[in-house]
Amino acid sequence: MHAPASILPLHIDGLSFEAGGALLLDNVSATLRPGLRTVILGPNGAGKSLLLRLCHGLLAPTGGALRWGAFCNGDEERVRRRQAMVFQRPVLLRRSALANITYALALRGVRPRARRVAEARAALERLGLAPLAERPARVLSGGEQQRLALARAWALSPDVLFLDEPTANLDPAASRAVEAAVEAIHAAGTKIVMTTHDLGQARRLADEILFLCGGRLLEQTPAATFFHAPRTPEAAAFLRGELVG
Ligand SMILES: Nc1ncnc2c1ncn2[C@@H]1O[C@H](COP(=O)(O)OP(=O)(O)OP(=O)(O)O)[C@@H](O)[C@H]1O
Repeated sequence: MHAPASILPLHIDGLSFEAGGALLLDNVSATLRPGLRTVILGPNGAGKSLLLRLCHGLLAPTGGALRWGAFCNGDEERVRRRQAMVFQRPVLLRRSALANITYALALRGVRPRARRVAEARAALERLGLAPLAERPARVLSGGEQQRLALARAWALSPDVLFLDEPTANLDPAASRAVEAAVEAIHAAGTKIVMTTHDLGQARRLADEILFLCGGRLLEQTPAATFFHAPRTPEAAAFLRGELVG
């Protein structure tokens, strides 16, 4: 059996978002291709989270459009089901770690229950969480909760995973565990699109950088080039720590 064709690439065509009379995202165009880890950088308030939320369909743009890959044929349900998002603060249900994943699999129509449990246990195992399977998700540490959110997203085998500052609240050890999980998810074939304020993390994880400033996309640049020789003065100032939101 062939794997279903990816919903990628995602073409972002002149995307804008206006609220309260302010243009918060201004005519952003980019193509997000499979395989590359895309890291979105920029100062506070640049519009990084907004761009992720628009791409994931949590917000509707006030201008422009998203076009998913050729095989989507306007199938919005398929586009929705083949992507996942992990937030700075993980959104977990008041259930066990295991049940958080089996519930997500049930919503995706995975049957029977025994298959959901087996897949959920495998997902926990991949992230080193198997011993915590029966523990209520909400009593897990912040780092464990974030890994659980990643395990749940990964269990759904998305074509693309959006991550909004996934290590913002974590200590260095927990951050490294999350980075290792992101690497493993990437290696398994899911496209990574993430925001971070941690430039070291961006250097470790990124294949390409989207640099946003004041709601405008100033660069879409291979990571090695961006950190070595950014094209715009704003990006150069940002890398020197001089450009703050
Ligand atoms: N749904 C919304 N309605 C109105 N304004 C919004 C909405 N979401 C975000 N904003 C505003 O848009 C601007 C960009 O916000 P966004 O969260 O995308 O920035 P960011 O680049 O992720 O910043 P940070 O690095 O501080 O998280 C901010 O001024 C924010 O207050």
